[in-house]
Amino acid sequence: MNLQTRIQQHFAASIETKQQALAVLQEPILAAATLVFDTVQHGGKILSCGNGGSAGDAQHFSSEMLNRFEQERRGLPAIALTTDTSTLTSIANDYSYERVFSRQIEALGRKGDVLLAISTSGNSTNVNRAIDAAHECGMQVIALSGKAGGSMKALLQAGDVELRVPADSTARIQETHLLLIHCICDLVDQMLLTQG
Ligand SMILES: O=C(CO)[C@@H](O)[C@H](O)[C@H](O)[C@H](O)COP(=O)(O)O
Ligand SMILES: [Zn+2]
Repeated sequence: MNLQTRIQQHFAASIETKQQALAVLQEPILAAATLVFDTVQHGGKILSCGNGGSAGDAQHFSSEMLNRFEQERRGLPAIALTTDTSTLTSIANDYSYERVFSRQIEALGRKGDVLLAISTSGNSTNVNRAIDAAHECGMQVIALSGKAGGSMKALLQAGDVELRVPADSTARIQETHLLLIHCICDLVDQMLLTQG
């Protein structure tokens, strides 16, 4: 296949995935942004986690909270659980890779905080254990997922928000996750400007 054609196909598929996501995710995006806004307004923080590209997304989100997105505003409390290699390697070494996020939540999570859990498949055990640990602490969860929702779907409880991208390609889901993250950051900025 002509390589130019492949480029065109990637763009077309990404645009189509985002259009399909818009058709089903407007309400949950608003719910997620409202949960983030209410959490920081009440003194809570957002913990975020994911593997691979989703680890990058978790950090992308926390940096836009801690520093800024597009508006001048105060920094907002957020911690990506993917960044401290000493902590990550010691938990993986002493316990298991499955506990790298949940053990941090046991130490840092408080009732009224929120976990942003990111997995395109919904089947990453360390992310799913983080969801269980968050619930144990009385935290609510915003789950960014895709495909059929994986085993993550069944772990979610009332009060959680599931943003499941209706696609099967990991790359297309990740590209849409970043758009969802930017929507949430923008809506939180708007809420802070009008109510904060
Ligand atoms: O970025 C990519 C693929 O685009 C990869 O690094 C990908 O994130 C990794 O394979 C992850 O381990 C996949 O995990 P998940 O999305 O199924 O939870
Ligand atoms: Zn990727």
